[in-house]
Amino acid sequence: MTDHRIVTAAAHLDDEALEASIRPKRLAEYLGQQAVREQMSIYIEAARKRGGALDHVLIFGPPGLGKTTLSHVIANELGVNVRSTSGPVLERAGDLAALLTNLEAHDVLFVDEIHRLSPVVEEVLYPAMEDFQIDIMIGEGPAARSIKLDLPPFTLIGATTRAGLLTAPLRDRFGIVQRLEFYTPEELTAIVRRSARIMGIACDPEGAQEIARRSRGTPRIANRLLRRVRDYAEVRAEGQITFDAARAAMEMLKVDAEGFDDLDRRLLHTIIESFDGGPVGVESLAAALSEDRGTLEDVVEPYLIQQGFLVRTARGRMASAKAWRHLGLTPPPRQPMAVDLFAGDGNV
Ligand SMILES: Nc1ncnc2c1ncn2[C@@H]1O[C@H](COP(=O)(O)OP(=O)(O)OP(=O)(O)O)[C@@H](O)[C@H]1O
Ligand SMILES: [Mg+2]
Repeated sequence: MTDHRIVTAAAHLDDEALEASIRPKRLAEYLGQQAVREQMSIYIEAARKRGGALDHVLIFGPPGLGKTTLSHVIANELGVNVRSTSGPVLERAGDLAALLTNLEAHDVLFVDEIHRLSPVVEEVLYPAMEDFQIDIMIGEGPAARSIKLDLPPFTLIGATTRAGLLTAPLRDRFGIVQRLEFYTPEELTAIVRRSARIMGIACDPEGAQEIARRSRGTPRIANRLLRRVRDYAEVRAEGQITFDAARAAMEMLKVDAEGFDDLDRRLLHTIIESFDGGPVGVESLAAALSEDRGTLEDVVEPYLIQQGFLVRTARGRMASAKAWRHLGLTPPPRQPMAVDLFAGDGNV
């Protein structure tokens, strides 16, 4: 049921060809994430000057914030090839060995969803990352022996929405760790205007701002809302995305002033009405909403938590006073303190 959410940060609703045309290719086009951009530009330049491979990079953050995009930007800036794969796709050690042995010096190997690597594949990765070597088994049974193969120096870029699920030995092998943050409305406005320009859509600054404000800090959602608002504007507003057109389109899409859709509101309503405001365990919440627990944790909750509508405590989720008010309800007089006991566990 989450599949139809316009504000979902998941990628499956997107038009791939269009996505490719608006996806930034260089660091200068990668808007926002200033600290990450500054650091990466220094590391990239240093690697280029040394004539070596960039250190391995781990990028983590909620869906749609630009992890895949940044990986490709890094490879472009380094002027090297990028090979892409993902944790669940690499089933056997040999799958990874085949990829690694085909790399050229300084290439980037991009592993998406790196928290989902199987333990046997991860074992192969350790010496590959550390010493640019792999051990491969030749033959079977008593005659089997392992031989070491040298690899060209390469850069592994791992991306994950769940840094907390990475094993310690794997995490320790990344020299550079970057956490992507939700974007500010100003940064998203710039992203919407850039995308509109590339797509050849007339978009007023106020129209762009209105789309940005409702995009949950997420470029993927901003670009998707832009496309839907464009449709609306073409039919109802002579193709011009103005403030009014943007607002009317959002109303039609049932995306509210906070960028919440029905599922967000249902989640907050459920905690408040069925569980007296919480705390409620994520499993009970998922069951009450008929939603998948992983979707709630990865896609729905991070933004609600970051914006202070939802609080994660040791005993479960609670709706904050802000959530009650957003739904037009009066918060109970004694709201327990809004402390996120899990803050800082990296499990975003
Ligand atoms: N910094 C940015 N500046 C401009 N556009 C961006 C930026 N980051 C992401 N985008 C846009 O948002 C879209 C989604 O980004 P991307 O696919 O890289 O997210 P992701 O973090 O890899 O998501 P997932 O967790 O689902 O894999 C991209 O296609 C791109 O157009
Ligand atoms: Mg991605």
